[in-house]
Amino acid sequence: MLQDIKGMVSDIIYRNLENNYTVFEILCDDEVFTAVGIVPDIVIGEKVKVYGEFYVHPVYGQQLKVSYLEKLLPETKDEIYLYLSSGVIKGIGQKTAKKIVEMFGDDTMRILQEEPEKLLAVRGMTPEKVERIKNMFSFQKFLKDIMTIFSQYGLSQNHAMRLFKLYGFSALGLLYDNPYFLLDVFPELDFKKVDRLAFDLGVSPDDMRRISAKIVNLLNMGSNNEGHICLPKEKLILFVSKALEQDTEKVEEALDSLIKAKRVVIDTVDGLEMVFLYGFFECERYIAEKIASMLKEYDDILDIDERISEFEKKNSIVFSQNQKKAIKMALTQGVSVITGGPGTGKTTIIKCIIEIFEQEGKKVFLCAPTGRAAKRMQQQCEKEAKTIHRLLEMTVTDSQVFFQKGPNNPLRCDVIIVDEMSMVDSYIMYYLLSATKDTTRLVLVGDKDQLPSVGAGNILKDLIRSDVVPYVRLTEVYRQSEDSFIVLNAHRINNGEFPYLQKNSDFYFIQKNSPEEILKTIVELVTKKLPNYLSADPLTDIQVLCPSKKGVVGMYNINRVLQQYLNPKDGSKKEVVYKENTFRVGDKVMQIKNNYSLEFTIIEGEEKGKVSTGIFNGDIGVIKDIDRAGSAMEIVFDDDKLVFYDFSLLDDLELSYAMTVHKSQGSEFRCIVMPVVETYPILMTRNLLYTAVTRAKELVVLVGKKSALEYMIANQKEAMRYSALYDFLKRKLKDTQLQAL
Ligand SMILES: Nc1ncnc2c1ncn2[C@@H]1O[C@H](COP(=O)(O)OP(=O)(O)OP(=O)(O)O)[C@@H](O)[C@H]1O
Repeated sequence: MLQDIKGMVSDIIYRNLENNYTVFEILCDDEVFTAVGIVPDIVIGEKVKVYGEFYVHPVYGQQLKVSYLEKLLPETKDEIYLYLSSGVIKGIGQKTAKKIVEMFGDDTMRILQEEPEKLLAVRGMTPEKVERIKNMFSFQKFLKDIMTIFSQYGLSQNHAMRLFKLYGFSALGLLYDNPYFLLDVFPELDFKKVDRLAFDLGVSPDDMRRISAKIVNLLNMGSNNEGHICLPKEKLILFVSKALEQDTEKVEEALDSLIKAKRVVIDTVDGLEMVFLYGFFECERYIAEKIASMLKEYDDILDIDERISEFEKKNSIVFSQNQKKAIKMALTQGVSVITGGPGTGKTTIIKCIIEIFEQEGKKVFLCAPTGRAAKRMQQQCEKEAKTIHRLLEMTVTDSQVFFQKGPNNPLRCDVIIVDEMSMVDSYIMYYLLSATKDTTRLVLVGDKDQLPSVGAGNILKDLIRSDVVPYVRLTEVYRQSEDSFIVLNAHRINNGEFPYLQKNSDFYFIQKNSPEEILKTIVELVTKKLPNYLSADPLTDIQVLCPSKKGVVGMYNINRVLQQYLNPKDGSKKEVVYKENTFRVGDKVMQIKNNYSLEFTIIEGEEKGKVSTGIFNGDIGVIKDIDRAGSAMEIVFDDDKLVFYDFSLLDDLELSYAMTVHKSQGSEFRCIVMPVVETYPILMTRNLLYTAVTRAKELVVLVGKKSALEYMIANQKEAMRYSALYDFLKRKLKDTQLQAL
């Protein structure tokens, strides 16, 4: 239940200067309350009114979770003195505060707000200090005014403060002028909330700004939630027209104005008119152009066949014709794509390519889209591999990401090999290419049948589909021991065939019908049977993968239950409750959002002691300690990165005894266990199942209904992703051919 409390800030226990998350105490009628939340700058001694909800924290007891804090001005002489001497105004200490109160008495507050110039009569006051006083009151008034508006529409104080940081006092004017500008600044805001605010401010339903904002909002949502680069014009117009109850002509008019303002672009993709946000259009157009400019044949490496033979002899293998074709292609083409399922020889081919390039004295860089994929590539190729972000020397200033490497400071190498290309999105591909010289060879390796990238775009599939970039598809499977079914079954699933399910093999299925039975079986497997059977650590070696997040066998519930078994509550283990999650020392956790500025220290290996930044979506860690006073926990990510993880970031952290299949992309585990039940059809797809089983190195255990498994294998429907790269590439090739005529 929401409550409000009026009182004085009596202590500030913690404040995160980056995001204003604050833990503080409020004195109210001789009682002290602990309050937490994202609030404006406060100082001890200030009078405040806080709105929020009480909850009982298992360690810290009762706390008020603040959703809105209003600063109250002091009223009595004593209060004014306390307020002024608290340091709230820089440059005014106890002495000056006393002199001010003595001079103006009960009229002090009015003088401060309305006639601050009169303060110059006080000894020690300067015009600069008077200016500061004016600014502080203006800010408080601004915050009060904007929060009066924001709180009515369910918009947060955090957004209000961020708005002030960006636009200062002009924010309110901008808001009155066009409330929809809020969506430009914070695309994550709910359109409906801003729309209601706009309506109350008198914006008419057919206002062009409203219709334009909805168009941009839909394009943003399409890319954030479903990975679309663009949306079909006709569908978009109909949707907006229906959602806002406006004529389609009006929507077209708004679209035209957005085009004129260079906020959106319309282009034809595969014969269909598509609407793009300008940034995404530029990304895909640039990728197509850059790739086209890199597409050339090189003949500088001689005796390729002999070199390949040498590698074969040294490694006691014989490459298939197709594999040789892939190697030759990578050595001679400016851009090439190698795709194939598990065990088809992608890594072996990469090794051969590196060896031959390096024999020629060429500098080769290896990279992959995630930390874990880069680590794996480095281990397998025995050569340094970096994440693409790190290769591009990412830096973060004021929460803005910059890449040191770019067109003016390109990557100085002859060859770049990118692994796990299926996870590369349009945005990062754009930056990688903009830092790549036209004369650098690019070898892109991945499995096109895996789930697509989390970010917008369909890069790997589009490159293949365009038929413009040379590519080889590896189909023959080599990693296949007599008694292993994992790779064999992965390929069977990918071909739409039912997997071989044999008892005592490394791929088995346990039939259970109800979600409750499935959950019980998974718990038994993960906590008892599999650790014994595999001599495995349930935390690091066994991973539960879930198609969905919700439900009895969804990721959230399995995590809660497995935590009770694998890391139960125990008086000696520190823990912190955050929303529905309890995080406890010893828990396995996952970062679920890229945080480019999060600092870590390497605690193992050659780079021990090195400090760097960036913990990414999908990185797994273990909680090592929880520091209540510091409102932070120590987490070791990827076995070697120690992070002091502030409580204010906990929205970005999840338990990871179970994770979604989407989040498991690019990782491998000794054993995976997956519930197979009826859920949303979009999550019961062949490529989701294929992605899940290809994560396992030693054992796959599927628990659930055969009918659900059959459904998944038959369901080839992949979530539709609108992108343009393949079409842009085809067009680029046509243009080049025409020019050559
Ligand atoms: N032509 C070949 N003849 C014999 N063995 C091969 C051949 N090509 C690859 N292999 C072997 O097959 C196994 C799988 O190859 P590799 O690891 O290169 O495949 P991959 O496509 O990278 O697999 P994954 O994607 O699962 O990592 C390796 O043990 C490798 O030595």
